[in-house]
Amino acid sequence: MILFPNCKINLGLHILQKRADGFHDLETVFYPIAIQDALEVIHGNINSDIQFTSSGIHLDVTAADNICVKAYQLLKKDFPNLPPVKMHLHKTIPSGAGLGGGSADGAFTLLVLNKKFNLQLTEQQLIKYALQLGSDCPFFIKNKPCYATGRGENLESIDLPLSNYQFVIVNPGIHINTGWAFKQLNPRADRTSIKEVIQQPILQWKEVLVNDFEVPIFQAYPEIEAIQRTLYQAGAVYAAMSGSGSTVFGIFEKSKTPELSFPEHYFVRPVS
Ligand SMILES: C[C@@](CO)(OP(=O)(O)O)[C@H](O)COP(=O)(O)OP(=O)(O)OC[C@H]1O[C@@H](n2ccc(N)nc2=O)[C@H](O)[C@@H]1O
Ligand SMILES: Nc1ncnc2c1ncn2[C@@H]1O[C@H](COP(=O)(O)OP(=O)(O)O)[C@@H](O)[C@H]1O
Repeated sequence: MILFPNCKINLGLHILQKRADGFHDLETVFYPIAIQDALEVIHGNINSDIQFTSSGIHLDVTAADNICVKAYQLLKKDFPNLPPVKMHLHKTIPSGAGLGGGSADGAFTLLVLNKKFNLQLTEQQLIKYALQLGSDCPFFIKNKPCYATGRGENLESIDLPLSNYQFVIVNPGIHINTGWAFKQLNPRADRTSIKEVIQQPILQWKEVLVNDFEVPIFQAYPEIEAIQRTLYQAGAVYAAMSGSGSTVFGIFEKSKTPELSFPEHYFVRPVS
């Protein structure tokens, strides 16, 4: 069975408060983006639970620490009869990029194992397992535009009128550590909710829709802020950083193809 885990962007991101468990409560709108890894799962060898290989973009983790392996082991604890598998991941989504690519791989592993081995887990049960893998993982179980709260596990589908727009995704190859990024913030819970803000016309988002990570990350990495400037100069109706960075996306009218020039090593993808 082969699946294609996609990535996400955050349309607005408020960090509301630090919690007793060390995580932060946040609110955001998750929006799926069609840049994909490829994940194949087939029956494995009875001598080992899981054989994992990967190709494509090199990751800074061993096979044992890959989130796909962790997802298999998480289910194996509760389903001891889960058959052995061989898993191959081809990685094209930039990692540590605010695109949730690793989280998508983890969530899709849960989905594929549930389907292939008929575990009969419901969406809510899968979301609970996904949250044990990472805060961004539950979204990928739904994988539709969602307003999210908590750590990202309370998910409400929303309609966004974006069919006349295209996205350009730009990653400068800077790896941001999410835990470090959270430590740079001063949480605030006293603002108009993103759920309300996102209902305003897209042409107003530039003034009202904020990602809290932009201030500290733009300060530490001016080249990331420069991407946002370039996207606005090229005619973006909205441009912002996704998650804790370093990816910046621009939203453009579909009828206007933007002319963009970035350094050669940047990852630049138009997505409609
Ligand atoms: C900021 C967001 C916004 O969508 O995305 P990314 O930029 O990572 O894609 C997410 O909340 C990131 O989720 P994820 O990348 O899964 O983070 P996790 O593995 O759960 O946590 C990594 C570390 O970030 C901090 N963390 C994460 C989520 C959260 N709600 N509060 C936190 O304080 C914790 O220090 C934690 O140890
Ligand atoms: N399959 C995977 N793909 C990407 N990163 C992974 C994977 N498995 C584990 N990781 C770890 O997760 C970290 C960041 O994950 P990722 O979701 O790509 O970043 P972000 O949350 O910033 O979008 C990586 O630096 C890596 O150490």
